[in-house]
Amino acid sequence: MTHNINIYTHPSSLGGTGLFATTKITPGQLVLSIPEPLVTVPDDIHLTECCSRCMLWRPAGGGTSMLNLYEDERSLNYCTGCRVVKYCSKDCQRADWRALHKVECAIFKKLHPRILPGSVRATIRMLWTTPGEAWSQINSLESHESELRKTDKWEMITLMAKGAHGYSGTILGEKDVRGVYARLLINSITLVNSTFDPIGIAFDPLASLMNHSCDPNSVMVFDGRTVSVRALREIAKDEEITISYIDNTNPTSRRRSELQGRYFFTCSCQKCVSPATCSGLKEVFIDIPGVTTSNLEEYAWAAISTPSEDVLLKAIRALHTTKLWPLQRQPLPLLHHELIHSVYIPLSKWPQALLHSLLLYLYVDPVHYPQRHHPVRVTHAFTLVSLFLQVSGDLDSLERVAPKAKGMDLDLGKIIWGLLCEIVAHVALSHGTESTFAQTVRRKKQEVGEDLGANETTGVWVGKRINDVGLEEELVKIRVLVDGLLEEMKN
Ligand SMILES: C[S@@+](CC[C@H](N)C(=O)[O-])C[C@H]1O[C@@H](n2cnc3c(N)ncnc32)[C@H](O)[C@@H]1O
Repeated sequence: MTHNINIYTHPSSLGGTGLFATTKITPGQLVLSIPEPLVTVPDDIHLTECCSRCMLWRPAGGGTSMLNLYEDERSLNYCTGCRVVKYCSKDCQRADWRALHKVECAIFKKLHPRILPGSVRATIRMLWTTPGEAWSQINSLESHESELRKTDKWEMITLMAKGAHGYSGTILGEKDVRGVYARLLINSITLVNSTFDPIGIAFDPLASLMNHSCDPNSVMVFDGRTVSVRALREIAKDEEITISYIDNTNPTSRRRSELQGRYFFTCSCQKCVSPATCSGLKEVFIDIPGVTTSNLEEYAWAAISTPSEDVLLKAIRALHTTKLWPLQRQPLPLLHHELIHSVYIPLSKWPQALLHSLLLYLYVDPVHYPQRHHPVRVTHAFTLVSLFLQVSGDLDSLERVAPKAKGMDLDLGKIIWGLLCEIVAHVALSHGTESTFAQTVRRKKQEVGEDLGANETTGVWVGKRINDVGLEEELVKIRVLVDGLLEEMKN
């Protein structure tokens, strides 16, 4: 089932078939919405943290929910049959049982405590739930089987497809199932939560037709299992709809190898054809054994997968020490992001999380996501508000981490209210007015408005229009704190 389709399919100059605009589409407008993609499954890590039907995400121990991003009371319960998948409600459990789980449950139970990998679970779902008429559409999608055969992935693909073939009991032959598995690998979409962290795998034959650009005109947003595609900028009638398959904030060489390695093509978008150059780094002393200017980048990328404050800070400091590593060049922003989300927030180190988030908000996001309504930028701004709210009751804690905050007379109420006004102004275009995220944002604004309104000093901001709040002048002050952090990191 699809909604608001402003698109048609047509051969693409980029490769194979693509989706094109039937009419002019304005920035933030919905291009396409698929409430029920053909397949959605939680990935292996998130199998116990997601409802297997609606993909509601409930991280173990709270995770970023400590930021009050997810306010409803629903919790997840195991399917009592297999004790492998979880659901948020009886309705979700019943719907999933009818759709497929009645068959899956016995297999999962037999294998327990082992679980089938997400790609195999997704293939089995595809084999069971795809309506007959959709197969021609799926079979016409790129599978890159001949290229895959030449890679070291082929052995694993053969093994996984064999598993999917055996467990599904399909009437298709093993070779055909391998074709389905290969198409899933090339055409599946990473399902993300509302903070854009990957939590699952989604596949839908229509959404899969979108080709890639590192400078895309659209972006994909998930609300549970609903996939929406929204315009980042104006799209002309008959222009091809493009999204980015990968993190397009990465440097060109990394994007190239990711696209070639996973999707077997070389992107020829403007960003790839005339890449921004990064001048060579001068030899500087890096106080980490074995790390020199020439292997610094590799060292920093490797640090991302180690969620330890010590490792991440060491890598961040090493990049800053060069004094020539642009703040926006990956992996520096990613390291700051990891530090916030994998270390500071889980440890409730709010002032530290706030300072690093401010650094990204002020210096990185406007460059990585130039559109104010870019969903990642809006989501980051909301995380920032949540961190300000955590710190607002204990300004001393901020002063301990950022001594320059002393005597600054910061008006956190003004900043929180200003940011919330800004987010509410953009959320309709970034996520859609009726999205769960937009509802959470509006609820938070109302709650904060009531709190601020009850206080004589802070109450003055409530009711003011966004341009009259004075957010900018307060951000100028707070920029000094971020500059202090940067100075400290460089020395
Ligand atoms: C998800 S599919 C997109 C739909 C595809 N065009 C089709 O007809 O099946 C991904 C594949 O499309 C092709 N593709 C996507 N974006 C491309 C681009 N910018 N340049 C060249 N080929 C692209 C590649 O073959 C890639 O593996």
